[in-house]
Amino acid sequence: MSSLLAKCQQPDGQGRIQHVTPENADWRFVGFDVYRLEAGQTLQLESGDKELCLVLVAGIASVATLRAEYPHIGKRMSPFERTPPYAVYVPHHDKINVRAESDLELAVCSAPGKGHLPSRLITPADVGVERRGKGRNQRLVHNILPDSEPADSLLVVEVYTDEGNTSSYPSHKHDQEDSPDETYLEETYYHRIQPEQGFCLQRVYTDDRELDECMPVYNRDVVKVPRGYHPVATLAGYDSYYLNVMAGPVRLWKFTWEKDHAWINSDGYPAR
Ligand SMILES: O=C(O)C[C@@H](O)[C@H](O)C(=O)CO
Repeated sequence: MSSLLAKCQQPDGQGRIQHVTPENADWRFVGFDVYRLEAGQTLQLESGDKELCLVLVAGIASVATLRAEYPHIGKRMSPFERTPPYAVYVPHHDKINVRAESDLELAVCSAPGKGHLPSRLITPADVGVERRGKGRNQRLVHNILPDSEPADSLLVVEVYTDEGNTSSYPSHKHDQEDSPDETYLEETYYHRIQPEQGFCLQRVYTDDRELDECMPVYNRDVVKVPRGYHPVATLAGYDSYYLNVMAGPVRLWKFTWEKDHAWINSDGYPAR
């Protein structure tokens, strides 16, 4: 199995089913955890030297930080309701208490924190909704924490791809540290599939094919993208949702299309 694929685990004592750290991913910036809590369960977290973005993938929760309370937030009970989520931004050196008010699927996105931002609630109304692409490359995007909103390192976005379509496509990459045209951003994909026995395919590859992996991705798996292109393709009968976390030394999403496939963005597609 590819080292870029983190299979969904049985919940540990805290309800954690995914645990990606800079150490176990062998990179520098992005961390990503997912917890599944039953109604009434609580979870205590400390941000340490990271900033966090808690995304309520599904369910209702009350969240408290050292200086703020966000009681009874959340609305959608499944990401496939396709409404933007509630999220909470938490700066470094904070403490968080989460109480699940219903069954809860909570993503904890993390990256180096350094600033002086207060914690804040991100409501569905704060989330930018965007439709991208055409033909079989259409997708729905929820910009939860884009580079136009304040944070130290984190970028967070969720994407819907209907059955038989592609997304994160035409292939693009963001792995250059010094380029003015492209930024270095590590990225995680937390995949959900509906119906949940399905799968999608994700390829991660570089121009020289030094890295070239194509993975079958099942419900609640994570794909790590340390570099290279990273398109996703869905199969008939199965819709896809994924939550992306990106971070790097510069908090800017600038990417380069793979030349061979950039025409998918042009008037030449769809060609009938
Ligand atoms: O537009 C999409 O299909 C989503 C991607 O841009 C995804 O968020 C990503 O790859 C970010 O680099």
